[in-house]
Amino acid sequence: MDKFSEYSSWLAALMFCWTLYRHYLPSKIRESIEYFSSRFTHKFANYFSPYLDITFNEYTGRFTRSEAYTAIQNYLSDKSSAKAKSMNADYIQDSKSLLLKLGDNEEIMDVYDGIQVWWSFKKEESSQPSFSFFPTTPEKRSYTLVFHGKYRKLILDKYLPYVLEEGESIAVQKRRRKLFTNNASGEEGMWDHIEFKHPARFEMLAMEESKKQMILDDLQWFKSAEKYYAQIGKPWKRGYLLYGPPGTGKSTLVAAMANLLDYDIYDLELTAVKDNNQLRRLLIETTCKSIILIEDIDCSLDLTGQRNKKKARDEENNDEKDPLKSKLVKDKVESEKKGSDVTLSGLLNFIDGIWSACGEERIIVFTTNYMDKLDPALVRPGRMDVHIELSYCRYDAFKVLAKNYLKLESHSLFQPIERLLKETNITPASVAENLMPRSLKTTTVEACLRNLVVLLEKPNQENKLKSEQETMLDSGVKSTVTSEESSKEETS
Ligand SMILES: Nc1ncnc2c1ncn2[C@@H]1O[C@H](COP(=O)(O)OP(=O)(O)OP(=O)(O)O)[C@@H](O)[C@H]1O
Ligand SMILES: [Mg+2]
Repeated sequence: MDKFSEYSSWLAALMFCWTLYRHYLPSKIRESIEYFSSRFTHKFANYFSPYLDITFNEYTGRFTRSEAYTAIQNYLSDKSSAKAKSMNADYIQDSKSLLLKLGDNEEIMDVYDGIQVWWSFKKEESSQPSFSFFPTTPEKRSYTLVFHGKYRKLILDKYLPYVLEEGESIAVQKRRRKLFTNNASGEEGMWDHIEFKHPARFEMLAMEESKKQMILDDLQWFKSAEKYYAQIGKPWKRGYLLYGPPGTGKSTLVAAMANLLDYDIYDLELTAVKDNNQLRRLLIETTCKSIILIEDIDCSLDLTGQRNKKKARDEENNDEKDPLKSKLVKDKVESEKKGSDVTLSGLLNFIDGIWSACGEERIIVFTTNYMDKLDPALVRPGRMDVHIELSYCRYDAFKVLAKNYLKLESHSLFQPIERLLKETNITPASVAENLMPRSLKTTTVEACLRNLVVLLEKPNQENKLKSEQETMLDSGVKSTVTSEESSKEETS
């Protein structure tokens, strides 16, 4: 009984001290005591524990999200869906999929090479002040990996690289590619985007086989040429100039290139860019592994720059005597000014100036219908690495289209079509249009091909008719001339 009363008085004294500690000790001192005691107990426990842990924080700097954290998140997302009991789900707009994440303080076990490791997720309230000039993240998130110390080397050398690689490849599989365009306001968030879903593939492109193979080889070489570019001291980028009449497949080729390389496309509308400064900012905002496309470069801007402006000024001076003409020239210069102040030198800087090296693995593509309208500086050797002419549909290209559109490798009408395609300039777009069954009358393969033959014969017949008319006219003129001459002779 004595012992019991002794314990009770000790307990009462302890309770008294605890109440004093909780209620009367200043909170700052209390927090410090708790912090140091928890550190001590943690260290003490760690000293005897054979387990090690590694923590991966979401942010490595104020604004830089850790790539390792993202890769681990993707890796564990797959594992969590099978193993974890508590999960958080996020809807990912880009990939239109659910991202399952470990729940707060949830832990899952992973097995690698027969070894067990444990991953846990932790979320803490950020200690940063609520008011800040800089954007702050409200929570501090991290993943912690725990494993036995005797596997330290294996985990660091093999398991972690494996997790990061798996996580990255999951991200690539889930990634939806994007088609960006510069918004007209040109302000904050300079690029708008939608999902890029063009189905074009190289096999479907109607062009000479050798040319297609050359482009394929070039793109595949470029994708794997990181070291080569570093070795020769050039930024890892390549310029393509695609030229040819409308409807020959320039835009389709760009889509096929993006699909082949798995790149995003930045479709840059130059007329919506205010000036060279904005052009540079747009360039900085583009990501790696992308195609920057400027379509119809010949009509985008007055890219002969100062040269044309000087010409306009000269014209203006010459036409001062003619007020109407001088007003027209003035209006032209004014409207050009209003639209965009991007100059040729700004564009050349964009292609291969010092700023163009701010991203890696990028392809810049220009398309034009009129190669001869471009400024020589833009097409000089070395500026755009590859010049590709897309031209009218010949037999090689037709066979690709027939296979695509009609699932046809040979047909008795192929021979006349081959002969006609040698004589007629017709775009792949027109051929493709005629190979598509449009009505009940043209549902059969035969009908489609016959339609095409008629279309191809048309210009030939027209030409034949024209030349017949011309020869008739010629002979008519000649006969009148000879009759006039003979009548002259008669009168004389
Ligand atoms: N070489 C080609 N191979 C396969 N399809 C083609 C080819 N050329 C044109 N087409 C078909 O014609 C359509 C128009 O082609 P596309 O827009 O690529 O031509 P373009 O050269 O970019 O024309 P533009 O100069 O007017 O921009 C495409 O949707 C495609 O179906
Ligand atoms: Mg086009």
